[in-house]
Amino acid sequence: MSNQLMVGKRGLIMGLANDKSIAWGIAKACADAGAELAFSYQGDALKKRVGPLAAQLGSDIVLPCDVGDESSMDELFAVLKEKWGELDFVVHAIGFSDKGELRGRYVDTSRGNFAMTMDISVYSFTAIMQRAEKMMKPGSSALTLTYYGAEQVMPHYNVMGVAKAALEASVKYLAEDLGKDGIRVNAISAGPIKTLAASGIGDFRYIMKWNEYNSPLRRNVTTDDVGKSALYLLSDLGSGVTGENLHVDAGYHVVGMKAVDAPDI
Ligand SMILES: NC(=O)c1ccc[n+]([C@@H]2O[C@H](COP(=O)([O-])OP(=O)(O)OC[C@H]3O[C@@H](n4cnc5c(N)ncnc54)[C@H](O)[C@@H]3O)[C@@H](O)[C@H]2O)c1
Ligand SMILES: Cc1c(CN(C)C(=O)CCc2cnc3c(c2)CCC(=O)N3)oc2ccccc12
Repeated sequence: MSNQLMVGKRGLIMGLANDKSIAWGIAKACADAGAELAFSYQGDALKKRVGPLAAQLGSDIVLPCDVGDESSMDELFAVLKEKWGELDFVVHAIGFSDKGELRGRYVDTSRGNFAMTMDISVYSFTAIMQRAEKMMKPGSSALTLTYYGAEQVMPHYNVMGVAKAALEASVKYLAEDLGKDGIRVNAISAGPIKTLAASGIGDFRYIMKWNEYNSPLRRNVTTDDVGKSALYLLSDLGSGVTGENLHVDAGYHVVGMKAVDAPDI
């Protein structure tokens, strides 16, 4: 379903790993709406996957970036500055923690993993915006991805929940700082999706099943569901929206307690 919402707009997609990534759903939606895209990836291992995906969407700007490395981010934006000059939107679809601490108890979180998780999953969005704002004009926008585990305890999400809570707060402060220059900053809180970042998580299948059973739409969301909502927030359709956290979770977050579907009498 093509549209013209992003014609003439250039955007950077950060966090594409493969065609299951949330970043892929967002990239497809933006390309389908006419956007010109650049991609960043982490580590050589991903380059051979990300390159062909980018080419599928007509992009040949595929650049390395480790958001834990300041010079890596400087280099990424220097290349984009030289190639494009200006940037209309940026998508930050990056989060990471030691998976050994995404099981068991939050109270057992190590200082080292806490710091690393906050650096990669939270501070990196602020660091990216420091560089992106220099290339952005009024009407530009930024989007990051969060999860309901920031708001309510979700078993074993642990330090990632604390990180996402910080990320959601940072979206509001970034929105205030950058709103003066007409730059909007928002988050999408996506329901659980089977991506690389979800693999290796114990009982993820159970989490997906639970969400399917307990969400108002009685289904899990897809990267395409997230892509369509991202297109709204990144395009002029979202011109009056900033500092927002849009739940794309089949409505799961609104349910406190559900009636047990009454058996047929
Ligand atoms: N999958 C879900 O259930 C779900 C739900 C809500 C929110 N999210 C969030 O969505 C975002 C995208 O995750 P995904 O589920 O698409 O998984 P994914 O594994 O496809 O994407 C995560 C990306 O983060 C990148 N990354 C990790 N450390 C990095 C670093 N130091 N520098 C640069 N990139 C780095 C990885 O390379 C990968 O491309 C994450 O922020 C995640 O927390 C995921
Ligand atoms: C949902 C859900 C997710 C998906 N999600 C919302 C996420 O934000 C992914 C978080 C994540 C961050 N770092 C890593 C991993 C996942 C696994 C692989 C790895 O090495 N590190 O992760 C969970 C972990 C525990 C419980 C639920 C979930």
